[in-house]
Amino acid sequence: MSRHSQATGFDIRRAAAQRLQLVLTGAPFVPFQQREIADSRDRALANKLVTVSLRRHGQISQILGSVLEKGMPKRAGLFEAALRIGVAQLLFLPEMGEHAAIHLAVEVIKKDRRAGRFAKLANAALRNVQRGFSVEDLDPKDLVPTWVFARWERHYGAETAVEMAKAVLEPVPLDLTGQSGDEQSDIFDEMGAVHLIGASYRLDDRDVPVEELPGYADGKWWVQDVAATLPVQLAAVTAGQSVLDICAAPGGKTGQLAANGAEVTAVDLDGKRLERVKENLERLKLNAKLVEADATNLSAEKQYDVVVLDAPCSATGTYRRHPEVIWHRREKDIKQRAQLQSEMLKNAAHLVKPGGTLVFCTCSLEPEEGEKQMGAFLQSHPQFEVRAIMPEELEGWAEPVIEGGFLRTTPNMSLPKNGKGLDGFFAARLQRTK
Ligand SMILES: C[S@@+](CC[C@H](N)C(=O)[O-])C[C@H]1O[C@@H](n2cnc3c(N)ncnc32)[C@H](O)[C@@H]1O
Repeated sequence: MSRHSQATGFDIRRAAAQRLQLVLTGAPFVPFQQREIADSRDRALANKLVTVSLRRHGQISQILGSVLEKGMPKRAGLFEAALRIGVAQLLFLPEMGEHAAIHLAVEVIKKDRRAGRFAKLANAALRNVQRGFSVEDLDPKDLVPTWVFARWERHYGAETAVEMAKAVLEPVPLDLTGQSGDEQSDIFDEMGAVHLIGASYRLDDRDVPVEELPGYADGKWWVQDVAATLPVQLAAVTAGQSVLDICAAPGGKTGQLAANGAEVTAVDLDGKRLERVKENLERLKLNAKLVEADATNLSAEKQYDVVVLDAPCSATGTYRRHPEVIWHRREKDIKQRAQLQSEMLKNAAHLVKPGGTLVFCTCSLEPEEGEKQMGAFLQSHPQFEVRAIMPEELEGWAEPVIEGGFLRTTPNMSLPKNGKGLDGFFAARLQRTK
């Protein structure tokens, strides 16, 4: 696409289909940047077409399953992605014009070397969608994979599972964590962000890139979903305490810990991701010792007052921000990641001083990576006990405090004061008694 002139409707659909195709083959969705589509309105439109296609992925799959009698043609280039973009526009972005939705999707398919021979099929399928489907008839359960919905239904109940699935359709705001200080709230007021809880603020709308918001260059805040701030808030670290932050990159929790004045050692397996932690800390003018190491095999030479383990997980709690994540997962991933977390926990346990605190958290909605994981850990580690989380520590917010004294946020929750929606997170706070 031209980098300077305004793009045509065709260019935008083709770029959107190409980007969606990458995601369909397993890549994460990376929104278009200014260097790729220069005009901000064109760029916003292309990003919207892809994100709506991804948020409605399961519903669009159901629809295509019923209009393509012989199934999705194989080795058909951009066919599937362009068709999905067409359905997304037709049903979910009707203000952009139904005729254009069909015409442009068919044009993209016609001009694609491999997809071209299926242009008539695409035209017929889209006309059937136009005639036969309306948004109200679609099943919210289809917003997430069937196996995911079945698990949520079992664990959270049918009504909550539907609300959780529907959270994927909510707009995703920008959450910012501020460093302490009075002048902070002035900065957030200036950009129109509201206070959520602790040091977390929310900006619902913005028309400039993150880097151009007030206070970014001075390192006054960083981007972090409000749910991700809660585990460290609950660790209540004080100045001078020694803290080991395991699985630290890109460093949201490292920033919180260092901003509290703790002596932080941040560990991650991925050197490139640790580079990001370094850059973030430099901008924030905060310090931490960075260590590239495997959390299943950490040396226990030293013990810490507080150990935070934000373990790799299925990340099903982040599907509002990254709707493709949940479609890229397989049910067996949950067992595998739970196994890895259990090894990391075993290793982390040795690194907590007697009397010290261990915080374990994941951005997963699956009990194996939360409640069940903790149940098994406590059974095999009698030297640890739960230090129950209290609503008072969350400004009176009782909803995420669950049986066992753990924290569980789900994406459909509303925050106590301002703001609806947050990532799904699990956190447990344990104390080493001996
Ligand atoms: C959920 S992210 C951590 C987010 C981070 N704590 C934050 O607040 O910004 C999980 C991290 O675990 C790291 N990781 C995965 N396997 C690991 C291992 N075996 N040892 C150490 N780190 C690992 C990944 O590189 C990734 O950065």
